[in-house]
Formats: sequence, C-alpha cells, structure tokens
Amino acid sequence: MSAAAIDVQGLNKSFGGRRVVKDVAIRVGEGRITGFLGPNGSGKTTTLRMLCGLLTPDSGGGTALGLDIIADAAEIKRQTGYMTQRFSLYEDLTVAENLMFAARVHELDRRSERVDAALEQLGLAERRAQLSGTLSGGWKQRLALAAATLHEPRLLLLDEPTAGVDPLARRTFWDEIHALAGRGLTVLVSTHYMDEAERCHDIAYIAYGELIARGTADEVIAQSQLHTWRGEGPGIDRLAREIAGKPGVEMVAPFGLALHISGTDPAALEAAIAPYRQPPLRWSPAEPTLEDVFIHLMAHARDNFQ
Ligand SMILES: Nc1ncnc2c1ncn2[C@@H]1O[C@H](COP(=O)(O)OP(=O)(O)OP(=O)(O)O)[C@@H](O)[C@H]1O
Repeated sequence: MSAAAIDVQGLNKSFGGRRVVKDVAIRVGEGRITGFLGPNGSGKTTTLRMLCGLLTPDSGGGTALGLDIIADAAEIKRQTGYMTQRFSLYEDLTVAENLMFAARVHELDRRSERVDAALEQLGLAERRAQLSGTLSGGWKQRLALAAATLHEPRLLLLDEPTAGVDPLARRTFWDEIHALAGRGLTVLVSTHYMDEAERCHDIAYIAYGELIARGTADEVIAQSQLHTWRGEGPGIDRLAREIAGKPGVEMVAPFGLALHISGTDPAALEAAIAPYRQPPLRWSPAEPTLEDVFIHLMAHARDNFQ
C-alpha cells in the first residue's frame, strides 16, 4: 500500500453515555478513495469526523496526513476539505460570490485567480453569476465541491455528497472525485449508493459503531463467503416467500423476472432449491452483488448487537 494518509487505532466515541463508535482501526493510503457504508446511525459520520480532526475521540488515536489526530487537530482541519450532507453555501449569493466567500474564510491569497480556476475546472464558469439557490441539485453539489477544495486540501471528506442527485450528475461528480484523487488527494466518502461504493478504491462497512468489513469491493464480496443462486422462469417471483423460510436461505431478492437466493452454507442452499430445479425453472450460480453482501452484513450485525 502507498504511504498512509490515515492510520488510526482503537477509536471510541460516546454521546450521552451511548457508545456510537467502538474500537475502530483503519489505515488509508494516500490518494485512495475510501467509501464508508452502513445503516443509518451506524457511526459513519462520527468516524469520518474523528479521522480528520473535526471531532476528538474519547480514546484511541493515530495520524492523519502524518499529523496526530488529537494534538494536531487544528492543522489537520486546515488541510481538510469537508462537504456536509446538506448544501451549506449561501443560496442568495452567486456561484462566484460563494467561492470568493470560501476563499476569504480560508484566508487564501490570489483569490480571484483561484476562484476563476475552480469555476473553469468544475465547468461552472458559465454559471458564475447565477444565484446558487437557483442551481439544480447536481450543480449545487459541484459548487459545494469547488468550495470544499478551493484551499487545495490534502484530505477530502464527503458526507453523502450526491444524495438525491440524478445519475448523470452523480457520474460527473464522481469523475471529478477520481481526478482529484489522481492528483494525490485522499478522499473519504460516506454513501448509501451501491454504484458509488463500486467506484471507491476501498470500502469500509460500519454497523452499530463497529467496522465489520474492509477492502476492495471484490475483497469484501469474497470475505462475505456468500453464495448466490439465480432462478428464472415463469412465476418464480411467487416462490420467494416459500423459499425464504427454508434452512440455509439467508436472503431472497427478486431482480426483475429473476430471483436471487443467498446463504453462507452452499450445501444447505442447494438443498433448499433442489425441489424447484426442474423445467420450466432454470437455476445457475451467480456472483453475489455488493448490495447482497451489505444486506447480509447488516442482518448479521443486527443479530450480534441487538
Ligand atoms: N453530536 C451528537 N450528539 C449526540 N448524538 C449524536 C451526535 N452525533 C451523532 N450522534 C448519534 O450517534 C449515532 C451515529 O451517528 P452518525 O451520524 O455517525 O451515523 P451515520 O452512520 O453517519 O448515519 P447516517 O447514515 O444516517 O448519516 C446516531 O445515533 C446519532 O444520533
């Protein structure tokens, strides 16, 4: 792995006596894009904030950008760009005015030059005089990204950056994230979208405050040891409920006219579908999707923690 942009161990955080992050350890290479996934309220944002000096852990520690996350939190914050879940720019300022405001907040030199360059780079130049509140969701996100990266941070933290944005605008946004990472920026991004998870170099899956899966998308799928069969044929969707109750069947999900059946015990899974393996129904082994794996992880985490 490349040099570590983030290397932390044993992070814990409680709010009002409730532990929402538990012993999280994570190492992130420079220039990598790491996606944080997990159910709502599982501690993703809290973890991200602790990794880049925005929140102090109750215990544990380590480094971000080679700096101590507790002692050097102020310096880490200066080198971090943060895009929050909600659009946090001024709707009644123009695009250019918002960026100029961000430039002043960061006390940057050559403000006009930097703002012009950012507008150009993110394709916002033609909209520089448009009131930010009148931008579409996709353009707002690009403006927010421009504001978060204007001070040329080394670490970029994106909290569900494209929630509610259409697929084309999301793709453009992600192309830009990859371009930034290509220039060496380390990116931490929380998301609930599977296509975005697949566009990350690495994934960290957090449930109930614990980091329970980590690696590339392929590694996370392989670690899950999940097996999936795909069934097709007339009326197969109507079998979902019947098959779901059988031993070894952990998940049943309709995909259009097909049915995906998954479980971690391959023999039990085959036994479960055996009565239905006859024409006109057709069955074939399938690769579990990242979504299959996350739903599986979430179900198991719930069993373990609740
Ligand atoms: N400042 C705070 N004070 C009290 N409780 C908090 C605070 N910040 C977060 N929490 C609680 O900690 C838990 C974890 O929250 P966090 O925002 O980290 O989750 P998340 O995984 O990012 O959720 P989501 O996917 O919904 O954004 C939640 O139960 C939340 O209500």
